[in-house]
Amino acid sequence: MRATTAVEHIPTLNLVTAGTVRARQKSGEPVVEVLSAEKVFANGTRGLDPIDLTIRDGEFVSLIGPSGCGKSTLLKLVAGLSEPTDGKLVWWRGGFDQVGQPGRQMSFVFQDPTLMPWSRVETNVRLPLDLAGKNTAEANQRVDAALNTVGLSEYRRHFPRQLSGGMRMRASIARALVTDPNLLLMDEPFGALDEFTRNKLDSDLVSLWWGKSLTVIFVTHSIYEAIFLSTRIIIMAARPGRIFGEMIISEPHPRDDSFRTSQRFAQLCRDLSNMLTEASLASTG
Ligand SMILES: Nc1ncnc2c1ncn2[C@@H]1O[C@H](COP(=O)(O)OP(=O)(O)OP(=O)(O)O)[C@@H](O)[C@H]1O
Repeated sequence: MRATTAVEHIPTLNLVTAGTVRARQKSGEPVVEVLSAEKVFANGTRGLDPIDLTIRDGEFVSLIGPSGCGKSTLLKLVAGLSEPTDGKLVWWRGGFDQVGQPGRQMSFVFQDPTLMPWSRVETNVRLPLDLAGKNTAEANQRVDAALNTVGLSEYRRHFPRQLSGGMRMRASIARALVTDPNLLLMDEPFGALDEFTRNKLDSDLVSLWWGKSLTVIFVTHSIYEAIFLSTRIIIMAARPGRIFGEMIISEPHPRDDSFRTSQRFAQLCRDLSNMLTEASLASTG
């Protein structure tokens, strides 16, 4: 039997319509502190020069920079998937054991949705809860809520092959949300999607962040995406990977399509583009 692919249908995140859901208070407390952390790989490659960076509660921080500047390496340090060669990281003012404590959940969304092809959407979304041994009643409620948030409730019995690329990414986001994270790490999650779908998911993500009191660290190559989403953009340079500069995007939230077409947006894109050109020159010089 041929699988149905729902390419035309792009559901909407059900979480926030401007003005209907109030954002929880964001404390501005440090969530992650990167303290002179550097990374030298086993083969001698210097992935990151010492990095100092504090991410505060409620921020949406994007990492952008030329290929090889260490964006993913930095994100992996924050995720605890890799350890710094020198320096250290602090999570919620403590060690990595703080992660997973109440109010201190962390989730990761990769560029590839990495869904299990043999399992239905709802089973994929439930996976982190199964691994954590959560009881079925609570797990069911959380899966329902996560699927509803990403607009996939009616596709819960579908297999990944029956979904469009954007919907697969929504399923991946639902799987990250099912543990009710406070810190969401995203490594170029929408890079493989067409521009229309990407814009839609960006709009939904910014609503999600705004409504759920999330702190987000987001890796991207897209100037437009970084400007649209972020409260702060970290610009990195390569060889070795390092922080080159930062830009604060103070445009108020929630942001919508009118921001994308505004003069202000165009100006911010030009400014970021100029900084990236400088970062690229510093990377090859
Ligand atoms: N496991 C590894 N072993 C050796 N070198 C590595 C390893 N992982 C990354 N590197 C190197 O560290 C540097 C930073 O890589 P990283 O993947 O973090 O960059 P990036 O900014 O995410 O790149 P891109 O934008 O192309 O995804 C690069 O020079 C890369 O080749």
